[in-house]
Amino acid sequence: MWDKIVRQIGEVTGEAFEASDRRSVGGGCINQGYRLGSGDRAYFVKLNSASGLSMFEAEALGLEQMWETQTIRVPKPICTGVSGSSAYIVLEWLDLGGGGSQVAARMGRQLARLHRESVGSKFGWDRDNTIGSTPQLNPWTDDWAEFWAVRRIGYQLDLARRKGGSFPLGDRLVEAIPDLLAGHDPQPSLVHGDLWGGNASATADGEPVIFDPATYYGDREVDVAMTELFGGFSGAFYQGYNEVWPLAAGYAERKTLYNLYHIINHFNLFGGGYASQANSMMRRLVG
Ligand SMILES: Nc1ncnc2c1ncn2[C@@H]1O[C@H](COP(=O)(O)OP(=O)(O)OP(=O)(O)O)[C@@H](O)[C@H]1O
Repeated sequence: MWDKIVRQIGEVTGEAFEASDRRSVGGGCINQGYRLGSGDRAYFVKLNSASGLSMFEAEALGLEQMWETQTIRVPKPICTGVSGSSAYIVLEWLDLGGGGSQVAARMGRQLARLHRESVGSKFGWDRDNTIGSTPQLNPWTDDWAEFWAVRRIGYQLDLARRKGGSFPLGDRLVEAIPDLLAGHDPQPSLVHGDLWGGNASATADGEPVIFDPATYYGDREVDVAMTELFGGFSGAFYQGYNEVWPLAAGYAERKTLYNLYHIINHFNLFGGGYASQANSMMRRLVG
């Protein structure tokens, strides 16, 4: 299996590669991670079962599109494929682990630049992808409220009910989304889509890095809202963001509607208490 991956790295980089060192690296819960190294060259490889190929292809496309904006550092995708019974994605290796408030402020400014400099004309994306391991549907849509109601909250709610969750205010909430977003007219920005603290770091020399995205064109506020959901981002991050592109009035109210998506998804992935958290968010929004 590794022979094919190593060969493909050589082919796509145009520089023959022989991995003299392969180390398993911990971290993610969905895939197995490895560092493949040789001299001063190194790559980060994630493996999953062969059926995970399209997930890796979507991750590579998202990283490529973010990379092309040259606004915020993401690992450059090298290649994806299937070898033996495993799907793989190869990314440039980054020595992660830096941090501090100056890095946070830079990350905020750079994320705002990603959002501002990628503005497109429709919501959605070139393909469907996944959020965690849940499908995330991205058909191109003109209307943001419709996209959020149908493709995000409505879709997750259907899945959650099929898994036995009870959400008494669910239908009322989905119907209320156009009202909750009335007067808000966001531009479609390329968003990371899964920006919790575990998907943001910095290189050892202090360059902010975001990775493991669930990319699409959406309201930029979805990324900012998610940074607040599980913590890990300091005040300097938000200051930096607002220096470059201040958040619009009403963000604090929309934040709950945007983070509800991730909480219902957490119910779908992990079950348990996330249903009651989703229900209390729904009561705040339409109760
Ligand atoms: N390009 C990279 N170079 C070196 N280390 C990386 C790189 N990308 C990610 N990492 C490290 O590996 C860990 C796992 O990466 P990542 O989140 O992409 O994996 P995953 O299996 O998709 O994760 P999850 O289960 O959270 O979806 C990260 O927390 C990070 O510390």
